[in-house]
Amino acid sequence: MALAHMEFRAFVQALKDDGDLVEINEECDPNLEVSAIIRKVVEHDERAPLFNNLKGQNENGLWRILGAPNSLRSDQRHRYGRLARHLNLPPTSSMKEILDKMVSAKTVAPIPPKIVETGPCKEFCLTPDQFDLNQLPSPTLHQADGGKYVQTYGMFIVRSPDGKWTNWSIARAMVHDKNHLVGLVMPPQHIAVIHRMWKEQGRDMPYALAFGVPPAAIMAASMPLPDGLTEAEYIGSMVHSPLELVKCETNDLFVPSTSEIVFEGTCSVTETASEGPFGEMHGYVFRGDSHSMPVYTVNMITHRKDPIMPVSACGRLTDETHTMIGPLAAAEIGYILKSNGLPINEAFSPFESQVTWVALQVDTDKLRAMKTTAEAFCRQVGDLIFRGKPGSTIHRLLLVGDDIDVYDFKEVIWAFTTRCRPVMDEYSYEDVPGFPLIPYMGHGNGPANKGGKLVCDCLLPVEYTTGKNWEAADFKGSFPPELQQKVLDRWQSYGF
Ligand SMILES: O=C(O)/C=C/c1c(F)c(F)c(F)c(F)c1F
Repeated sequence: MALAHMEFRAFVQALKDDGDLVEINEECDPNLEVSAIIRKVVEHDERAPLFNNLKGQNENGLWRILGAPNSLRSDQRHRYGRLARHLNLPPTSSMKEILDKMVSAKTVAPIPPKIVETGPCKEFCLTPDQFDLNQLPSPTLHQADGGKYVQTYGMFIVRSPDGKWTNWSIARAMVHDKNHLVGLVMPPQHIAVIHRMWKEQGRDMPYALAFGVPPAAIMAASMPLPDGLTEAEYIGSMVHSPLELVKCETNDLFVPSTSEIVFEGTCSVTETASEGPFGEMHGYVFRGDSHSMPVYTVNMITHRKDPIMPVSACGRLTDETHTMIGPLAAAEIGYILKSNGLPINEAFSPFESQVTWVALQVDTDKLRAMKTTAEAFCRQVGDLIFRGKPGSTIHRLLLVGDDIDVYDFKEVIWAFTTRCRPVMDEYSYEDVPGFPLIPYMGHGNGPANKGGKLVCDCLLPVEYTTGKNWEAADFKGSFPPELQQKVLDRWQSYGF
């Protein structure tokens, strides 16, 4: 068996070996019971549930479900262990080490994927007369959802009509009927950009939807990488080995050869159906919140024996939409700012902001050397980020000083509440694309798709000119180091 980051089944084994898996062998109902268990798991950072026995499973085990594939562990020393296992990093890795690994591929030569003749994903092959998506264990994730969201952690593979750009991404989709899905295709997502290219040619868009792909691939697929970049090469360079891909049966797209399950077909550029409502990443299901979205025809299902369908039952903290979308957007945002010569050390999206904020740690020595003003600097940051795709889901950028650890929300919120004067130190953006899924946007007072963004300057004026002129009134900031050490050494003998 391959390594965990290169084969989903090896990843599940790695979770088991880590004691991070609960195998549930009693029959569970994919209609809400499975998701209720997953929700309780992710709201308490519990071990990942593997449902081996589901109502509707067929004679070849199609399919089992792994819930909470990339959520958090309760043991603080291994908090991001599941994310680390996606990337072949030690389970004790910090979020910084995980995000640095994701960005590392940008500066090494891409390693093209390796095409193989066949693979485990081809063990079984079903034509439409041999399956019914409503009979298979397609899960209903929230009682108010508009359908069975079978696709929450699979990877869509689509390619531009000229064949030059293959895009891998996660985009949700629900069962429409026995062999059709309807999925959210929303600009500025690349799947929407490529769908429009096919629409302009009046041709339905071929797609593949691969479930249980190499974990490193699903991480890259969740990162807002530049237009035109082919994820397969990016992943190759990230893990320093070529991904093995195999050709689909019914179109010319390629899927990871060890995928657990593959749906193949075409996405209509004319036919739409009602999609949603859905319990979304900000924690709400709005009744009646459905929209016309493209219909996907499933022309074939191929799969491994007893295949495992990964499911992200998203909503309130903390699930894959928080551990992946926010932090990976932050990583891309940090990379863009550094590449443009701005003095940014770190970038992170705090879970407590429901990943709508990104906190940016500024190198204030370099900032002072810029001899800039707060307004000029904040506008420079906002213009670079809020007018680009990687910032599309982020509505607040917080600029904080070198003394603030952006991965620690207690630090971030202390700086925000004490150093950023409301209104005067905030720079608004009303003329940029907004993220309609945030409730104050899609269900708020203003336009759903435009504006509502701020750059919040949490740097005090002295940090732009002569540097910090304060000491933190806390243990580390207000006592000589030798006294701190004496207190730490004697802590137990004091009686604590
Ligand atoms: O369905 C959900 O809960 C989230 C959908 C979603 C997303 F997570 C993103 F990161 C996007 F950029 C986006 F456009 C989306 F529509």
